[in-house]
Parts: sequence; C-alpha cells; structure tokens
Amino acid sequence: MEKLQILTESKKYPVFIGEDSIQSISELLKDNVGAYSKLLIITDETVASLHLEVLQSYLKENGQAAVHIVPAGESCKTFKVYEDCLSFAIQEGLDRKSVIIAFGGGAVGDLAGFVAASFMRGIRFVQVPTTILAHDSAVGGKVAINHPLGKNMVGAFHQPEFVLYDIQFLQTLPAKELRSGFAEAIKHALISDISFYEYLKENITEINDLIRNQDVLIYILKKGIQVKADIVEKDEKEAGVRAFLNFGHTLGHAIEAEAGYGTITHGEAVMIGMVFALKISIETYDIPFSLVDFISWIRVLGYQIEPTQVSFEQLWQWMVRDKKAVQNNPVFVLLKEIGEPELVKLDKTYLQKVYHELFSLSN
Ligand SMILES: NC(=O)c1ccc[n+]([C@@H]2O[C@H](COP(=O)([O-])OP(=O)(O)OC[C@H]3O[C@@H](n4cnc5c(N)ncnc54)[C@H](O)[C@@H]3O)[C@@H](O)[C@H]2O)c1
Ligand SMILES: O=C(O)C(=O)C[C@@H](O)[C@H](O)[C@H](O)COP(=O)(O)O
Ligand SMILES: [Zn+2]
Repeated sequence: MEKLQILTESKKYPVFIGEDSIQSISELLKDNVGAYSKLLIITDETVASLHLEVLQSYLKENGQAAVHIVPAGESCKTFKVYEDCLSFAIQEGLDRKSVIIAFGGGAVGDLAGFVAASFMRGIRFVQVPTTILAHDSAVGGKVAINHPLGKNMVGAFHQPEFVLYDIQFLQTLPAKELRSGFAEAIKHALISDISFYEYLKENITEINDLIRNQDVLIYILKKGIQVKADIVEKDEKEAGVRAFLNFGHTLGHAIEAEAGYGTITHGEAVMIGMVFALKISIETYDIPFSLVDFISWIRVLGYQIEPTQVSFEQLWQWMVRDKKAVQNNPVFVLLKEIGEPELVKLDKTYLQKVYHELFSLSN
C-alpha cells in the first residue's frame, strides 16, 4: 500500500492507495481517527450491492456500523437525500464524536462529506472512494450538493481524516464511469505537466486499459492526486490557484445542469468543457498543441464531444452563476502552455463564436 500526504492549512491527512488496502481499514481508523462513538457508512445502491459486504467484513472488530444507502449517481446530491441522511444520523444517535465513512464515487463523497461538515456543525469523516473520478473528489475537502439553479451550489470545505483507495473496487466500473474518471486525470495532466499528458496518451489507447494494468492505474491515480495536492496545499479555499482545478468546468458544469443532473456524467461534461477551453487557449496563445489529435484520441476512448443541440444562450445562463464568475461574467481557465493554467474573463460574443465553430450548431 502506498501513501501520499495532503497538507492543507486546516488539516494534514494521508491518502492510502493499493490493492486490497481495504483490509487495513480498522487499523487505519485506529491510527488516523482514534476514539469515536459510532460509525455511519453512507453509500449508494450500486456500490452497496457490489462492495458493501467487503467493507463491512473488515470493519467487524469496530462494532456495528450504521449504514445509510442513497440513490446511485448524481441524484443523491439533492436537498431531499441530504435531509434523509441527517435524519438517519439523528435517529441512529450519532453525536459529535461519531465518524462518517463515505463509500462510493464522487457523488457519494460530496454528499456524505457535506453531511459530515454540517451535522452538529461538523463531525469527522473518511473517504473510501470506489471510482477513478474520486481520485479528484475524495481529496481536497470540497463537499457539496446541487441546487436546481447550479452545480455544487451548497457546500463547504471539510477535509477527511484520511482517504483509503482500494483499486480492487474499480474493477466493476462500467466503461462510461471509467471515461468520466479519466477525464479528470487528463485535466490534471493538462494543467500541470506535458509529460504526464504524454504518458496518458501512450498508455491509455482504449478505455479498458485503465483497469487492465494495475501499475498504470496506480501511477495515474497517484500522479493526479499529487497534482491536486500541490494546488490545494497552496490554496485550500480557492482564493486563487485552486480555480485551476476547474479547467473545463465552466462550460462542463453548465452542460451537466442544462442536460439535467446525472443525464451526462461529470467527466463527460468536463471533457467537452476542456475541448472548448483548449480551442480558446490554442487561438489565444498559439500553443503547439494539436486539437485534432486530442479529439481523435478521446473519440477512440469513446468520448462524444458534441453537446446535444443545446444553444449557447441556454448554457450562458448557467455560466454566469458559476462560482468563479465575477459580477455575472464567467471566468475561464485557459492554458498559456500545456501545464501553465491561468484565469481569464472572456467576452460573451467571442465565446459564442467559438462554441458555434466547435460544435457547428446554428442556434
Ligand atoms: N469534491 C470534489 O473536489 C469533486 C471533484 C470532482 C468531481 N466531483 C463530483 O463528483 C461527482 C462525480 O463523481 P463519480 O463519477 O465518482 O460519481 P458517482 O458517485 O455518481 O459514481 C458514478 C456511478 O458509478 C457507480 N459506481 C461507483 N463505484 C462503482 C464501482 N466500484 N463499480 C460500479 N459502479 C460504481 C455509482 O453508483 C454511480 O452510478 C460529481 O457530482 C462531481 O461534481 C467532486
Ligand atoms: O477541487 C477543486 O477545486 C475542483 O475544482 C475539482 C473539480 O474537479 C470538481 O468538479 C469540483 O467539485 C468543482 O468545484 P466547484 O467549486 O466548481 O463546484
Ligand atoms: Zn470535476
């Protein structure tokens, strides 16, 4: 099992990655959490049916952990499901010394983390991620639910006590979810390091390559987490450079919301947003990067870059409410070079032109 340290202003905590690392959960709780009154596992229906027994079997010596199962996917990041989690926690008698285990992908982690951040004004929680995407979501402390008017609009910064990644859980991920998670790995590469990007291009030539070779998978997860950790260490609460982790997200979040949360996966939407931001970056800075090559690679991996007949105007309404927007002007993350992100406020007419050029829509 490998270990990375996350150092933020508010908390220092470890991320463990390995095969069968779940076997150590009891010991890791002892070492990294210490005494607690009760454990509550929050997981979703799919993860519960595939993997909950394994988690529970390694928690046997920790006494009975309460389990709350939420709907799978983005539909768990709602006020209703959030309230159900709080009601369950109160009914189960959780107190300030209790600990929540978020067992699932990014949606479960965001939800359970926000429950932990707000229950009795904040209790401890642990992330046990089960998706590739969660190499991003389980680290860094952003926790949130969605609002009908915008993605992740209600949330907090609340760091976990530790993150325990067991890559055996990832073997059951369908291709669509591999794709969603891999988009964030590509994001981490593009904002940090051309050689990481080249490594991804060389090693992942079809989407199932991600789960075929454990060394490659662990390398990608670790590298992605390290990129994130380096940024979060400098700027935990997004006063500046943390916004670079939002590369592809200004348009991506708008597409997710406009399509209806959960209709398109987070990573699929971010991939469209990254293609858009790459085109603007290439035009603005004349960077030596072939968008044609990039698009043909991601198409082979199964990404679709055309949004479904959505007008720019519809997306603009979401983008003006993006968390990076300043006085209703969306701010984009562009790349001055691959690995050199920066924040830029862009004009609506220009954005609309690029959108039409890229997606060849008449509206
Ligand atoms: N907090 C952050 O910093 C951050 C970062 C990136 C993304 N996010 C959020 O994360 C969410 C997306 O994450 P995600 O794609 O992991 O979400 P998810 O939790 O919705 O998981 C995706 C789907 O895969 C299923 N699944 C999970 N693990 C599985 C497994 N091992 N085998 C088979 N199926 C499995 C889930 O049931 C779900 O249907 C979005 O809500 C996004 O906004 C947050
Ligand atoms: O950790 C961050 O910071 C990120 O921006 C990571 C993103 O991949 C993630 O989707 C995050 O939830 C977006 O945050 P938001 O503040 O734009 O809602
Ligand atoms: Zn994201």
